[in-house]
Amino acid sequence: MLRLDTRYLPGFSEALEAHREALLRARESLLAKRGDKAQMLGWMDLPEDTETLREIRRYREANPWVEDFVLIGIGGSALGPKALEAAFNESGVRFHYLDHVEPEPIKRLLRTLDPRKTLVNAVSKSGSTAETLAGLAVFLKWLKGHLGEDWRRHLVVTTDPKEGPLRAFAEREGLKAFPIPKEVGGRFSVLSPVGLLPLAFAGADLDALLMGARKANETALAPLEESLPLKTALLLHLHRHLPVHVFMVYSERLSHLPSWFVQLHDESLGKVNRQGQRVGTTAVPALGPKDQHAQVQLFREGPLDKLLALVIPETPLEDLEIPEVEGLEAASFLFGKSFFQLLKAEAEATYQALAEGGQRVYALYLSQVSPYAVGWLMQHLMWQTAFLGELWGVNAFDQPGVELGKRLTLALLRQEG
Ligand SMILES: O=P(O)(O)OC[C@H]1O[C@H](O)[C@H](O)[C@@H](O)[C@@H]1O
Repeated sequence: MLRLDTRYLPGFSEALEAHREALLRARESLLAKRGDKAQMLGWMDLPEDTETLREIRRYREANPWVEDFVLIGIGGSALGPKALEAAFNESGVRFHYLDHVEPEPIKRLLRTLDPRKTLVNAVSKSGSTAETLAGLAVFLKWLKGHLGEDWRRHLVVTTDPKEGPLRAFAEREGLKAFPIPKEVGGRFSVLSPVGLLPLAFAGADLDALLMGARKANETALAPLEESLPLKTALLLHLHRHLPVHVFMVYSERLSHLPSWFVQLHDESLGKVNRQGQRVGTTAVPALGPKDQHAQVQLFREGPLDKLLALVIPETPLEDLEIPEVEGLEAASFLFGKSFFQLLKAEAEATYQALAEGGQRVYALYLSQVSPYAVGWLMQHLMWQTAFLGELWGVNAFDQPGVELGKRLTLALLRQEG
């Protein structure tokens, strides 16, 4: 269950009414593009794709020997799986992410892994990302060196169904390869094999995850009053003059979720719009309660240039009591209370303190940090982003601004010979 709370933003219901037409128009124009594959709206249909899920499960069952799972991918090819696996790993399979190009940690990882128990998953929508191909090359050499002909069983690819260098390589070598549908972009791909394959190895409840995402689809299409993503899109739209959007999550298990959201929000919406203006707000990741001891001072008394979203779980899956300690009477207010009570009290207190400090803040309550609720939340945020793309007059599904950096990197490498 996902619930929006706007208690500190009076006048929101009136604003919703005042923007009714604009919001419904934004939704209509988004949905009108749905049939056209080039519009990259395939993420809307991923929660319904039970066929791919079955194939992933078969593959997982055929490979019970995996103890270490190395995901080589970056950006949208790593952030989603990382966020969900960290929260819902039930299997004990150890996950390692090669979403960087720093040599020392790569060498350290290679020293610790047993190739016979390691599955490498190279993930890239384009199949041509430099960081990913560099990592793949190193792991390929390592697998071949240790396993000889058996290396193929230890490498699985997730990429475009037809195009790109990684697809061509998988075909040439006869590797197992899962498709990322053409009409699904990287930062919207967490519910494709990009996320589902690693999560199957993590033993996460994929049915519940997809069921939650289907619920988000339902609310996206619901009448305005019940359309959670239209409502949160409006909150961001109303505050678009504030340059910073803090996304603060009160869950250690979801500690990687803010980074996933940052890419989704910033890369989708930070653009030159159809009128030639630069638009977008800067998403800042934050984690409660850790950031109460790092960023909240600024949030509370620094510039009033932010819209803050707090994601707060309402119930724990399991709780833990804080036992009494003799001689530590200073902490007696904690004794007999539970960790979840403490977490909840801190979240609620911060919510109130930020509002009283004059910041614009709302909460998204998650019934529980469960695959169902988090699947709902992530798909909800994708809808929110897509609606904002319509409201701000940008294509939320491209990223022209990252191309120049890639070209310059290649030019530098070529110069160095
Ligand atoms: O999945 P890939 O094609 O390897 O792309 C990985 C990432 O790199 C690109 O530079 C894009 O800016 C990101 O949107 C993308 O998620």
